[in-house]
Amino acid sequence: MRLIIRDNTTAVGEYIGNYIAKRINDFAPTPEKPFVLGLPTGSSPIPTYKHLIRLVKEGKLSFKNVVTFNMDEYVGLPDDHPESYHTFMFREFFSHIDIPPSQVNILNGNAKNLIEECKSYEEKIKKYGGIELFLGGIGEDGHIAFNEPGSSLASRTRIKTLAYDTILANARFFNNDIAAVPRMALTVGVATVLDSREVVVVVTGQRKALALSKAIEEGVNHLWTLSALQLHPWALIVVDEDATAELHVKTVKYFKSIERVQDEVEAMHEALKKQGLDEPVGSME
Ligand SMILES: O=P(O)(O)OC[C@H]1O[C@](O)(CO)[C@@H](O)[C@@H]1O
Repeated sequence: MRLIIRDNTTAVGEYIGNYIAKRINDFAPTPEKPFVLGLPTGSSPIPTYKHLIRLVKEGKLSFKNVVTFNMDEYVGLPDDHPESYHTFMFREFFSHIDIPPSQVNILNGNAKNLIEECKSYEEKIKKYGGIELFLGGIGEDGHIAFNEPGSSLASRTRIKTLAYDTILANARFFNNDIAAVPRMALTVGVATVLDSREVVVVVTGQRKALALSKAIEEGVNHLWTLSALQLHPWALIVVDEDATAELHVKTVKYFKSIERVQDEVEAMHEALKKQGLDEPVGSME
């Protein structure tokens, strides 16, 4: 696992935006072989979306051959509700880039048969050959997507009851009215995220600091589902300084010190790829 620390949320957004742009451009997606990208909602990815939009507007990136799968959606909130994740994604991202709407996939929290909806979402991901890069967000309780504490680390897309902590945290989007926050959501599972070839997670703000320390400084634990990333061979967490508040000084120093070395390893990997030898060299661990 790599941990990248930047000064503030803007710098985090720029880092992740450039990172995703490079992955998509290197992949050179086509209609027959699109780049499959997993995406989150929440306030944390907004700087990343802003940067990606800028790159598209500058002609440095295109989403024409990108297929997206969002992590989660509330159950029972109309699609056109201002706080539905459908509305969020088009407002903050999709309406500003060149992705054909038919290539956007978001779970339908109003489906008649929610179990079937989750099953077919998993099948659709499989049909595309899996997710190339899953960009994720976390909650204050360390949940990735809406995989609340106690979620199975082998879980797949399914219905989840939201933890009271999450309902409280999300009340800010519903005029601080706790009763207005949906109680349930559809979410990809921990195993769905782990199946992706690469996972990038954005963690910003001091309120996520405890979750970050639990997830990277302690063992794999279903109470902090982000910790499951420790099992992934190609995981990257990008954080701001505020989110490091609960980390040991030596942890921060360690990850800062290896960033330069890892960049060199990546450059070597790129060079080998260009020669047609794309066996992974080194690792993100
Ligand atoms: O970035 P914020 O505003 O803290 O929101 C994070 C939330 O969004 C999600 O990433 C949903 O896509 C959840 O994992 C989390 O609850």
